[in-house]
Amino acid sequence: MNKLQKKPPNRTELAKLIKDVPEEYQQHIQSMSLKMMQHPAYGQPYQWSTRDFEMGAPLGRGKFGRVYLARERTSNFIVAMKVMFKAELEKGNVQRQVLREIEIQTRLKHPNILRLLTWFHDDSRIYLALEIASEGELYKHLRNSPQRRFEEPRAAKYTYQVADALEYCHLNNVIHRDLKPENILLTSSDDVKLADFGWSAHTISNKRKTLCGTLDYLPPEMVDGHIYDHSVDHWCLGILCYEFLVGCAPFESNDNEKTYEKIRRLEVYYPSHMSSGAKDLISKKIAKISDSSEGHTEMIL
Ligand SMILES: Nc1ncnc2c1ncn2[C@@H]1O[C@H](COP(=O)(O)OP(=O)(O)OP(=O)(O)O)[C@@H](O)[C@H]1O
Repeated sequence: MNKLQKKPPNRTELAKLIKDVPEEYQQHIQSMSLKMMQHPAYGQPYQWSTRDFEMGAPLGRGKFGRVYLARERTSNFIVAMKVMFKAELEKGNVQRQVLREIEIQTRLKHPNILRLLTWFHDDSRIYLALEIASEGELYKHLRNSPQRRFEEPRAAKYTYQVADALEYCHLNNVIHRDLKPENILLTSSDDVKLADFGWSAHTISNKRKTLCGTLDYLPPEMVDGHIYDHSVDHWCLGILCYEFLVGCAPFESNDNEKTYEKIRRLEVYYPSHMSSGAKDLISKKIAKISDSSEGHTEMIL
């Protein structure tokens, strides 16, 4: 029997799904939704495999993954398929990181967090079917902007969306720990999607002590090896907002020692073009974590 005839579509559910879709797209979305609802995977366990997808053009590559445009054959739904070789993951000793990324990203459902729609593997590869963010890395857009920075309304919109995504993560006991423009993707509707949860962590005790993240984005508590909690993401949000508005991170320097020193001394230069509102927000975020979250900096490794 044709698998499309297996289940009758639920018309009420379908009407609900398309109710906010602009009129010009309604027919297209309705026909795609119908196909999705009739798919054997809809609402029940299903073993996805490469047979379900037609692979297309490459979208980019990272240290361990190559990402391709892919089309789900039954519904025509487009995804970004990240393909990783198991042998490469083993060689790089990052299997745990990938598993953490899969586990955490499957659970998180927020409009500004990149959805991991499904994943599967074969003998040699792991496949992650990710929501598509067709404008790619936010970093690229920042670098291509005049003076390599965003105008304040644009910076404010992105900062707000990232803050909303982080609040959701924290409410779900997840710390991202590696926030930077390279780990944020942009959609065709100019909305940001927080990605790359490889360094993120579940916070059971609410206090972590692993040194991770990018040097320019390290808060003083991590530089000094103190225990920290989700306030590390607040710090990084301040650095991110600064980079959006200035074009570089506040503690950037050619020499790692100098960067560490600037971070310890909280030496931030605010250019004159920055509004007082932005300065106020950033200075509240780039503050000693001990000032904003009681007592965590007292615990030394
Ligand atoms: N969901 C997506 N939609 C569109 N493009 C994507 C998507 N995910 C990744 N890409 C593109 O593929 C590139 C590689 O992504 P990938 O997640 O493998 O690596 P990364 O996390 O950026 O790098 P690294 O492995 O070094 O951390 C990205 O820089 C981006 O341009």
